[in-house]
Amino acid sequence: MKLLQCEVRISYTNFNLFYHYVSLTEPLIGGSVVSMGEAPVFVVDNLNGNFPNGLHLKSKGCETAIDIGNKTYVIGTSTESASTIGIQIFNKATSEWVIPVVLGTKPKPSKGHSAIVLDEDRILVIKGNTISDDSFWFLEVNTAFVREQKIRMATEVVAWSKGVIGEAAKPIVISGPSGVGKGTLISKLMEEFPSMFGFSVSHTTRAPRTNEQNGIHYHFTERSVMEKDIADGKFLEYAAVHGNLYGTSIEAVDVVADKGKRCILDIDVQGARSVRASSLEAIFIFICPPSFEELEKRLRARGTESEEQIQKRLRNAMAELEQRNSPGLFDHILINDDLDACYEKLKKLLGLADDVKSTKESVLDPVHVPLEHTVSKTDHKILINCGVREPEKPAKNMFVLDLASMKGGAPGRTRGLRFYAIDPSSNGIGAEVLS
Ligand SMILES: Nc1ncnc2c1ncn2[C@@H]1O[C@H](COP(=O)(O)OP(=O)(O)OP(=O)(O)O)[C@@H](O)[C@H]1O
Ligand SMILES: Nc1nc2c(ncn2[C@@H]2O[C@H](COP(=O)(O)O)[C@@H](O)[C@H]2O)c(=O)[nH]1
Repeated sequence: MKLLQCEVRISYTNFNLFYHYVSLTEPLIGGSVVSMGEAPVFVVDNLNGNFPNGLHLKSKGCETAIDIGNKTYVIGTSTESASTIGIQIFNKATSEWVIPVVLGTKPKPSKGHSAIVLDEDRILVIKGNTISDDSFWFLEVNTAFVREQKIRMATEVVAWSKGVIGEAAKPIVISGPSGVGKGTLISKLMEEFPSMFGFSVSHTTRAPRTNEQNGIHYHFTERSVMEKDIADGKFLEYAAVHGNLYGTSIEAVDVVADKGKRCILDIDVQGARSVRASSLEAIFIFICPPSFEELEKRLRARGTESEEQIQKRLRNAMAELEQRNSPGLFDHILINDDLDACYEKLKKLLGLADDVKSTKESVLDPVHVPLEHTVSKTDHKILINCGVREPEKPAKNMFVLDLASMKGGAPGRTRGLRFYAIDPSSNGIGAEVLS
């Protein structure tokens, strides 16, 4: 077993790091583990001459510095009033500081955090003094998504992805021509399983219909605003549909995952294709009308579109229907003839038997991760030591964060984490699961 255990205290004077290794059987791969004992004060004013373009970085909060390749990622809350944990990058090759574009939902600051390199692509940040469902965050610095965004934006980019403990079920993408009944089926699912599913509220530039509420059915937005947000990398996918812009923001998906619910996306085929190409692992379902005539009948009966819009939507439906058998795009095709029959089939393929009225797929007891902790890494396991165990007390002070089944990542959550307490007196990490 490759057990790496170390502790790094940071003394930030002239950017000198003082590393104190408690025990180290193998050098860390370009990384550092930071103890939470004393919140380090990081003063980078002393880095004379490293501020091109007059850039001066001032930091006095709790920060950690992590090396990957020739870059040092400084992760931390630079001011007390900061609403999220900030990122600064020091490029050792050019001796320059860079403030990267930071994508994804950013973690709110806690009183302190530890950080450890997982591989060349990501850093695990553990927020101290938090409950475990807000403790684990991944800072992606070179994943496929981040590399893509770096090219697209021609600048330095990093992305946050929140860690989710447990086997959160995959999001569901529902696609199909306008008027086929996607919204109707989704409403039925949300009504029957309100605590299991959450709807990804899309952005659109189309005008609201009379019964539609902003923030519930859509985020209705101006084209220029949406285009800027797209350029800023805030969208998981977007497409021009029937003459308007529609898109799923990363936040829309994250908001649902944060509630512990399974996300449902109602998007067109172009959007489904983009999500398929992204790192969001989902189930893709195409809803098909029993006939083209029936589709037209439903669109007209809904009475929400002008004749011109109906014609446009029907033309686009032809193309969408042709793509339903596109190799590798949809996992399931459902024909929505009789609504109730189709709904039953949908439930069946989602593994929802008649008697399931579940509230949550897996409820794990949240654990308090204290401010004071040290972390070490062995293979896929992160050992979190939360202090000295008191005799006579079955204190759970050693925890394992198991990343072996980790899935997903930015844009979106990193799912499939296992988190459990271990008894250090037993024979080896993870030998005895206490919770
Ligand atoms: N199986 C069905 N049989 C008859 N009518 C249906 C059926 N399913 C849905 N409808 C009706 O068809 C109309 C269109 O349905 P819905 O609005 O759910 O379609 P949609 O696919 O979400 O459309 P859009 O993509 O434009 O949002 C609605 O009036 C709905 O009540
Ligand atoms: N690519 C995306 N398509 C979306 C999104 N939200 C909705 N849609 C699709 O647009 C059409 C028209 O919807 P309507 O509400 O104007 O009738 C429909 O097929 C939806 O599936 C999105 O975020 N991205």
